[in-house]
Amino acid sequence: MTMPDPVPEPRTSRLAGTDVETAVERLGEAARSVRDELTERAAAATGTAADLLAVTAAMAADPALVSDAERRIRVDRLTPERAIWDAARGLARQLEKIGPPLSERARDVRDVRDRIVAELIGVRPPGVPRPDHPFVLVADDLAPADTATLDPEVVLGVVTSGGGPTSHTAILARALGIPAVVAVRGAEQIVDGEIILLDGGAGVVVRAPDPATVAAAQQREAARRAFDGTGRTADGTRVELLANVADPAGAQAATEAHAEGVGLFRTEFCFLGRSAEPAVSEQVAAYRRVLASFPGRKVVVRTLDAGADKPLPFVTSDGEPNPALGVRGLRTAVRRPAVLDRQLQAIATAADAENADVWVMAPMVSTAAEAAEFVAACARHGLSTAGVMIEVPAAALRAASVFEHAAFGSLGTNDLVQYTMAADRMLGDLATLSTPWQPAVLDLVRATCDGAAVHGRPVGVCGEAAADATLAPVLVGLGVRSLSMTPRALADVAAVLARVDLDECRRLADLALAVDDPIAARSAVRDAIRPVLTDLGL
Ligand SMILES: C=C(OP(=O)(O)O)C(=O)O
Ligand SMILES: [Mg+2]
Repeated sequence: MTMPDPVPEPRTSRLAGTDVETAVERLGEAARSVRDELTERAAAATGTAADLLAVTAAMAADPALVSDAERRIRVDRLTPERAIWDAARGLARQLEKIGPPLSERARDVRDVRDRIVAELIGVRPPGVPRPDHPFVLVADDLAPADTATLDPEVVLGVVTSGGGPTSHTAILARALGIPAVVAVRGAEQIVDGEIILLDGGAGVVVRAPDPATVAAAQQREAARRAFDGTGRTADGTRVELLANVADPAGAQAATEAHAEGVGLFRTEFCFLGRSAEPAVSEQVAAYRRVLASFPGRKVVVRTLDAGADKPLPFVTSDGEPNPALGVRGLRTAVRRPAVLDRQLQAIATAADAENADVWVMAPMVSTAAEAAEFVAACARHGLSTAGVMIEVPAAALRAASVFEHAAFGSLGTNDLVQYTMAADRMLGDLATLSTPWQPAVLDLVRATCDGAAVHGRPVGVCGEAAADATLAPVLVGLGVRSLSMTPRALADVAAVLARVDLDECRRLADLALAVDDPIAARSAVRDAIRPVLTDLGL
């Protein structure tokens, strides 16, 4: 199914006097029906989705909005759809003037407005469609908040024409276990009801597939390998294979896939769309729900990575000219140190209450001083295993200094690629630049591992690169000893690693670094392990 078109702005036309009361009644009915539908959906949802829906339902029931629209029908004799449009505009502007956190509600006001107008004029409501059968969702792109509300039981896959492979739409969908293929040329031509074949692993979408293609895909799916829960190379070198999770549902998908633990818990996804900082008690509850799935196992909790395409109004500010280079991740703690402090307190409390082996790391660390400050902040809360994400080239280049302080490092290759290549990770058009196969990026992976080795610190990868089964042995050859990925990728990565020994991994890394071109690097590695890949059908 495709995402509906935006709801059109209604024309300003005047009612005949006799139609006024009917119009008021129609408006009331439409508002009630929108409120009831959202309330019902909120009750059926959990976590972030439930919170987002409950906020919008409350807005639909808000008398300020509806009574202002009624007044406009009675006084200005506007049609109900135009009246609610104008009323919403007035309310949204007032909220925006007040500033955060209330200004954040302006988006909800517009969402409710669109839903009521859609109900009144009989078009599809905005947002993710809700047919009563499972479907593949096709969209230009999805907001993180829309993606967070996808139900994996109903949404079988996501295809977008926009976004890059490491955009948060793709990441969030995969964290929910939903196969996603993004930046698909021609996706906008797919129509409602059309049959498509989507292979998330291979990144392929086939329109009107013939029976033989469908049968082959079904066979591949049936032959999916299972991961036995311990990652290692052929000579027994341990490579921890972990999962990236965003919420308790993701934690369950991770345990079902036998992940050894969690290499990246993206805490900001627990609170997307929220304008106010969640209370410590709420944070503790959210973190405990994830930690509870991993008794005795490692869970790397990342502190809020707010900013750029993941705005959290209680720590980020709108209007930066260049948000990816702005105040995001750990940088938000300079202006709002108490938010980080309360999060660390919540993580420490959750860690005490559960039995997971909790590690904590900060996103967007650029300097050794930042690493030192973060580690000290963690220590004040008794969090002794404190590390950093390496996703800014400066931190990779000065890794030996950073790892004087950080107990471990986790390479965020999505951002590391973006900042190394100066290529926005959201732009599918820059796909040739935006790949972790870029030798410059691999140089920085090596520099990070070498710097960490000076202090005996472990380095992992938690960006999407970790899910690339061909790249995995190269990363291991460069010195990486844990890979954290979407649970669906674990089996393929484990299978490849089990077939190559550490020396071979080192040779593959040298091969990849010997050329200047990412496609040539990938081909060289694939050629070198061709029999393994062919055997595994990769
Ligand atoms: C893992 C990463 O973090 P995020 O994708 O959430 O920015 C990364 O940048 O690679
Ligand atoms: Mg990142």
